[in-house]
Amino acid sequence: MSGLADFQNSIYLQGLGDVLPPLPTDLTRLEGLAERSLSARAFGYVAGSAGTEATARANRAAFDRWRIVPRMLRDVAERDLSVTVLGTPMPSPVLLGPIGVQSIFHPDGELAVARAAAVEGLTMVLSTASSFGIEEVAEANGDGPRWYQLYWPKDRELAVSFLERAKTAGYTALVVTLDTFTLAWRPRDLDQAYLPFLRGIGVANYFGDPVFQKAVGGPVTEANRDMALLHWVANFGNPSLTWDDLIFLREHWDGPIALKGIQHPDDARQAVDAGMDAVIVSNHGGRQVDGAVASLDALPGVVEAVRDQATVLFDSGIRTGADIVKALALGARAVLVGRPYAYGLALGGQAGVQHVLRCLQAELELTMALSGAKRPDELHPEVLLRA
Ligand SMILES: Cc1cc2nc3c(=O)[nH]c(=O)nc-3n(C[C@H](O)[C@H](O)[C@H](O)COP(=O)(O)O)c2cc1C
Ligand SMILES: O=C(O)C(=O)c1ccccc1
Repeated sequence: MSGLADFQNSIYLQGLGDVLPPLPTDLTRLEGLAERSLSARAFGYVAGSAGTEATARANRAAFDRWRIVPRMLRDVAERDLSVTVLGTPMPSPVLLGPIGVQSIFHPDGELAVARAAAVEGLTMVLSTASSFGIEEVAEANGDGPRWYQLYWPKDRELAVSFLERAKTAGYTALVVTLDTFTLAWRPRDLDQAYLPFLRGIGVANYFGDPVFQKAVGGPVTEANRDMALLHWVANFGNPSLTWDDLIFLREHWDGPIALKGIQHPDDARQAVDAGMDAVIVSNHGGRQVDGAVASLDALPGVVEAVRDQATVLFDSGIRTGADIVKALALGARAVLVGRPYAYGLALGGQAGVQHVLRCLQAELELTMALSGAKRPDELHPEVLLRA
């Protein structure tokens, strides 16, 4: 037993004393609860996706088209969910994906998430657009494993500064998000004229950066704040980047690099050719291209293209342990959780995030065992059937 499923037993045992879990254990129920506790703007920001949200729905529908085929009598008494990804040992193949502006969900934002991740021993991927700074979050994360997600700004000197700060603060792998050099058409935010950054949320890493400050003529104060925000808007993303620019990243980051937002097999091959260590199959939770392919449907093609030349990770639509089993069976080495932990944060701060992480891992372990798998590497496409 790896002990992850013990979480289930502990909940049942609490029932002896009439104690109930703090939040629902079916994590798909958290969105509805978060809607009641968050402001309309914050809820629209996290729950919303691009356009008609067809891709967000497709992400979920794709999981439903695969079904697990349970196997019997395979001695699954000793289970071990641990994996090592890009040099980071993990108790289970679950990471906390990068989510920006977390203080709109809870005042402790990324600090609470960093503490929750550290307690669970799971890897946190910190967004460039975090509400707390790279260094502050690292401190809250302590000895916990952490990776840094880069939004690659136009100003190269600023990019280098981010990378150096992340390295110094103990982030061991770099995730470069390619699918969001500009925010997409997001009606929920547009209808509420809501962009957290323009309210000064999610810009901590920029405003606190010496290179950024130099560009806006000194530390950001009331006097130059609007100018600083406009500089942020102008610098956030760079639509003219090409595959050749990855050489620049290699020069300035000596650890492993994962490209996030890959959906096409040819892009995956180009990532391998560029010497990247990993690709993250993701469509940003349907938040970027409405009408885009479901991320799970893109996964097998990328796995086939990459073979064993790079690590393949997955996100977009993970809500349950069974979803994780499906993504692993289709070839992902590990998955990134997105909205579910943001809802946990909104509903219960650090404890809410821990609840989400424990539920996911416990359900993953139980589902694997009941399907005849002791370890993640025992999951293969043959575990699944098309519905
Ligand atoms: C509120 C919110 C903010 C996000 N911010 C970032 C970010 O700063 N950087 C990034 O690479 N991805 C960001 N993402 C995308 C997630 O990393 C992930 O790809 C996505 O949430 C997966 O979809 P799911 O939440 O539906 O599972 C964000 C997603 C949400 C919901
Ligand atoms: O909202 C997002 O999906 C996102 O990735 C983002 C982009 C810029 C700042 C914060 C979050």
